[in-house]
Amino acid sequence: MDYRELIKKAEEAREKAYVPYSNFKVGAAVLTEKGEFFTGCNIENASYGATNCAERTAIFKAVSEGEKNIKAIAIVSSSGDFTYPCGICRQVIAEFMRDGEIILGNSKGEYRIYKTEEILPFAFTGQDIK
Ligand SMILES: O=c1ccn([C@H]2C[C@H](O)[C@@H](CO)O2)c(=O)[nH]1
Ligand SMILES: [Zn+2]
Repeated sequence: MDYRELIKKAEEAREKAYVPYSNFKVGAAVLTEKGEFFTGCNIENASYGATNCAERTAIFKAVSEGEKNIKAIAIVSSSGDFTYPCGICRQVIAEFMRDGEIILGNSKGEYRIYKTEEILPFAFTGQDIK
C-alpha cells in the first residue's frame, strides 16, 4: 500500500504539537479498517510525566470514536530522522494494531515499514490475562 497520504497527514498533525519543554514535535496518523483517518501530536506537560505522545493521541482519538481496528500508523518527528515509538506507545500499538503496520517517515521523503510484532515481540496482551 502507498502510505504517502498517511505520512502527509502525520506531518500536518506534527505542526499542532504542544512542546514548550522539549521543542521536539511528533505527528502521527492512523488508518482504520473502514478507511478513516485520525491524527495526533505530542502534548507535553509541566509535570513532564503527564505528557502524551503523538502515537497515543492518534490511537486514543480513533478508539474514543469507536474505531478500534487500526491497520496502520504513520509517525514523523521534527528531528528529520526516523523516530521510533516509545515503549508505552508500542504497548498501546500492540493492543489495537495486531497485524498492523507502523510507518516511520523522515524529512527526505523516505519511509520504513514495520509490523507490530517486530517492534514489540513477546507482547503482553489480553490473551495472557485469560
Ligand atoms: O515516538 C515518540 C517519541 C517521543 N515523543 C514525544 C514525547 C515528548 O513530548 C517528546 C520528547 O520525548 O517527544 C512522541 O510523541 N513520540
Ligand atoms: Zn510514546
